[in-house]
Amino acid sequence: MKLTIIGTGYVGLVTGACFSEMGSHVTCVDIDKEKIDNLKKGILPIYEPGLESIVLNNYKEGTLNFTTSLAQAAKDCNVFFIAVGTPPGQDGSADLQYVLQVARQIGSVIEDYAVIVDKSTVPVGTADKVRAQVSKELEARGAAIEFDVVSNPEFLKEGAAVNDFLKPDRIIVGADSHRAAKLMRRLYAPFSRNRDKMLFMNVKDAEMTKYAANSMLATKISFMNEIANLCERLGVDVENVRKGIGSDSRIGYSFIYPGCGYGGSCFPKDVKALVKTAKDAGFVPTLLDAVEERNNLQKQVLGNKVINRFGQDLTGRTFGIWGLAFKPGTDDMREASSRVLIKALLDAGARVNVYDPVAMDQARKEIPAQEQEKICFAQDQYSALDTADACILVTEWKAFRQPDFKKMASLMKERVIFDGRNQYDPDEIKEAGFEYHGIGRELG
Ligand SMILES: NC(=O)C1=CN([C@@H]2O[C@H](COP(=O)(O)OP(=O)(O)OC[C@H]3O[C@@H](n4cnc5c(N)ncnc54)[C@H](O)[C@@H]3O)[C@@H](O)[C@H]2O)C=CC1
Ligand SMILES: O=C(O)[C@H]1O[C@H](OP(=O)(O)OP(=O)(O)OC[C@H]2O[C@@H](n3ccc(=O)[nH]c3=O)[C@H](O)[C@@H]2O)[C@H](O)[C@@H](O)[C@@H]1O
Repeated sequence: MKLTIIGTGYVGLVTGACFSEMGSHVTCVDIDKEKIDNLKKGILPIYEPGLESIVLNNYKEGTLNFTTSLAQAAKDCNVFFIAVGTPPGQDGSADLQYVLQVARQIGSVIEDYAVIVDKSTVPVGTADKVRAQVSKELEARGAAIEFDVVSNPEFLKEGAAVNDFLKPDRIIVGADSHRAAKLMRRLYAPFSRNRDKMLFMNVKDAEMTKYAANSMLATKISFMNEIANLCERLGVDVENVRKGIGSDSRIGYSFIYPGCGYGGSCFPKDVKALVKTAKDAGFVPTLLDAVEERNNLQKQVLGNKVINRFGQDLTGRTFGIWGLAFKPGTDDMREASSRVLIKALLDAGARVNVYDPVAMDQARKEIPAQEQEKICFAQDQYSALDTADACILVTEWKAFRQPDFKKMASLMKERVIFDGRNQYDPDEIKEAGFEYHGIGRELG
């Protein structure tokens, strides 16, 4: 099948690459010329395990192409995926300007029946808005072309995007027409043996399913962070509590890891957008408001712990930060907890050394220049600890899991570890001669 994917970011590129890998002929479109030029040279805009080889092979085979011209991609194509960003607007709602702009562009180029697939995360009712924009363009052209708008939200996780896309738990398709549903069934057949992973529903149900899924996962995390903070005050180790509740199959182990808050481009923005949708509908989303508030507070926990330990004024102190990305396996720093921690430490007068296995370039682009003056971008994880008063683990990369404590001790001014992801065994850390501070486990 021939597909056009509009927006070549995390979702668009992974979607395009994986469909081409499964036998479709895909053209990825983006307005960012540099991104497209680089992709043609084999340079990928993101770090995502397994993606590079799929992109390079399929580009070489001619089954995956890149262009800035939607008109060129649209020739003989009748499936269009919209995979552009839906960032939070000032009031928290999803900003639909890019989605609706693409809808107009699609309306201006289609020549025959088309299925327009919303892959971007969009609020309930967006497909109707997309339909209206396409219709308006077609009317302006005087073209009587039939089309359907389908909702097909994406559930991939950064750092595991290719695997998630190739082996999805489920494929949600919201389609209000039989014709569009049939086409989507055919398109996804290679990803869903016996098609048992495909769930068909109406468009609005599918749009809501995406927000409900992300909000549920964010709720699990905020719930666990709340429990962790309480455990800390009661002299309880939250890690035992986590294992104790996770073993109940009704609860499960996933997404109940306490930490220094959830980040990334999606949970924060999608919870905000659902809150706004609820309020617009005259409904007070008590739980979702609390999920967001807990997360904002949780991002401050590490900074507060450092200040409790070293005092309000951190002038003359240096802290080594391990991990900048919002989670391991990605160089994405959007809404990362590291950003909140770095600012808090700098505001209190400290200097910080930072190290991340893959997000260093991204950090140089994203951290404001005035903050960078007081930041040392270290060559490796150990040089980040040179004369440091403490090591603060923010992102649980594998490389940080079993550090060389002797080497750390020889480099650091004080032997203190703040473990923002409860990666370490406190007893082992203490045996190595370090003071340990975790999340929800400040044991005596
Ligand atoms: N990043 C993730 O892990 C996931 C993201 N999503 C959702 O997917 C959507 C896209 O997210 P990302 O891929 O992370 O965004 P992104 O920011 O990485 O990529 C969006 C791309 O769209 C391009 N673009 C904007 N306007 C365009 C236009 N008129 N024509 C062509 N290209 C255009 C931009 O230049 C950019 O390259 C969002 O709604 C997001 O919530 C859903 C699941 C996972
Ligand atoms: O809509 C999206 O964009 C995506 O959002 C999340 O994926 P992602 O943001 O890539 O990463 P996650 O692995 O979900 O982690 C999000 C954040 O939660 C934190 N987290 C996760 C799990 C946990 O138990 N505790 C916890 O603090 C992570 O450290 C990270 O900061 C969802 O997991 C995907 O299914 C969804 O498609």
